Amino acid sequence: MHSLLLSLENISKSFGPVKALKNVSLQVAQGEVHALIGENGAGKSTLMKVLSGAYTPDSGTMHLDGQLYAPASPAAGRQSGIAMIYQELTLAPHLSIEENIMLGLERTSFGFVKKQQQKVKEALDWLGQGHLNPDMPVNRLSLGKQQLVEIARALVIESRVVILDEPTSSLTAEDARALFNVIRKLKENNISVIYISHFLEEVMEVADRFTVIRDGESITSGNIAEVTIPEIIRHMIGRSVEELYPQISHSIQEPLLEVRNLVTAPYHKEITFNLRKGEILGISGLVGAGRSETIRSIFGLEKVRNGQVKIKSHPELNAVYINPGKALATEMDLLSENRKEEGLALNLSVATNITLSALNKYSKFGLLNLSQEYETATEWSEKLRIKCRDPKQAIGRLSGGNQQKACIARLLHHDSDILFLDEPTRGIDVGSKAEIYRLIQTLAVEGKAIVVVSSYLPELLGVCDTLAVMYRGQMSDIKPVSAWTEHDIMLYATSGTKVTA
Ligand SMILES: Nc1ncnc2c1ncn2[C@@H]1O[C@H](COP(=O)(O)OP(=O)(O)OP(=O)(O)O)[C@@H](O)[C@H]1O
Repeated sequence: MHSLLLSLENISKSFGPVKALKNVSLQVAQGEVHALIGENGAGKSTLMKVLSGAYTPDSGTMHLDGQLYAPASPAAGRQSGIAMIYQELTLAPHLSIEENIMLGLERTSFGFVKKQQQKVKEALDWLGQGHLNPDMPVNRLSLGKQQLVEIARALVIESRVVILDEPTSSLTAEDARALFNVIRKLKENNISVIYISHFLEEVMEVADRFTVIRDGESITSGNIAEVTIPEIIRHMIGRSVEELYPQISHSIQEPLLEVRNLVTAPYHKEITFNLRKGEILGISGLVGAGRSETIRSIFGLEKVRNGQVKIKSHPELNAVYINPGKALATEMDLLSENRKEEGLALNLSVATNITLSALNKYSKFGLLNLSQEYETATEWSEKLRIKCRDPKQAIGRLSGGNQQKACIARLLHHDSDILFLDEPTRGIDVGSKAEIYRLIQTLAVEGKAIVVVSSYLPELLGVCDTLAVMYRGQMSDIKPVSAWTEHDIMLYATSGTKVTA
């Protein structure tokens, strides 16, 4: 290990009765990429909030370069050289690249402004983004580029530690590659990176060392080169995951949903396919290929230019356009990829969030049976291992991955026949992923029809029966998963070209 730069010793932090961190220690060397690994709710974000100055620990100490480090605020943390880059980026969308990079730094004189422009330019050049116009508003940039703007901001203030919290979960493969190159450059310049990710393959590629935390305690640390993914999983969840992609045999039967010549808003391509009872259909493709738009249009959430959607159980609804209320009533359900804005009522309890779309199950004469609602929520929390103190707790207090699990619980509880799952395992740890894959298989056994949209190809190949790939609004033929190779999928996803046998 290079020389020690940062040391967190015996950090504890509680939120009321929840002990989020119990004597956690973490050592980070100068210029290393240190992966912080743990299940949903293990305490990773809380630890990083302590490090960045957003939370004050209840006990424990931190040292930065041998000096006691006790930031009173995130601004103090940044000033000491700790830059936190959250998964949900914190840029001001309408401000320019330059304004965002310099945000919080005082402009005092004209000379300073000149110097500032110079610094912004240097940082962008360094990140290989010299071609970007600093006056462009950041909301015109892709998510990957916006992340680089956040890193540029960290460079300008000469950060020594950059914390990346699940940086690739919404990035295209290309943007993720660019990010890895930047991480390598940061290392070469002796800047340390703390890297949080549930994608263990990525961790193996990018990190030098790792620390695993479980239930708020540090479990082990070591060199990445000396550990395997199954070993990391065992440390994370205290047991091995026997099968990441459990297979439960199920039969595919008659179509439940027929989509004919569907044309969605930004594209002029017609999509036609059947979704059958007991089928798990995966939709692959790059970000922006129209995957989410397609399933959202079928569900009635996006504008449809043309086409027909027929639901077998409701032949009267032979409609071009259905609204989501009708979609719910007609036995379709959608898990949005955007859980904060579309999936959850953050101030309401976990129990209410889970039962929200099926409240009629708990009401009689207009009154809700709360104890029954609570019981059901407890069952689902256990089934999906949702880590919460109590189902009455506000869902906004749960860790990101646990919020996502609650969204899935709601969908399963609503018990529709046709399910659209958009990025169902984003932000979810490996152990829970395996549970969700098992549940998807069980749904197919029960005769549901399921569409899974995902950017994580191994999960589509591991879970689905059939697969289609999208390219610029156009959908490939649907083929059994076994008939696709990764090469064919990428070829179609990047060029819309079919492989000829
Ligand atoms: N502000 C808060 N109030 C109450 N409890 C909280 C708060 N923030 C975090 N917690 C709890 O602390 C524990 C650790 O949460 P944390 O967000 O640190 O987990 P995580 O490891 O980052 O999880 P994920 O991988 O899902 O992002 C969880 O039980 C969570 O519910």
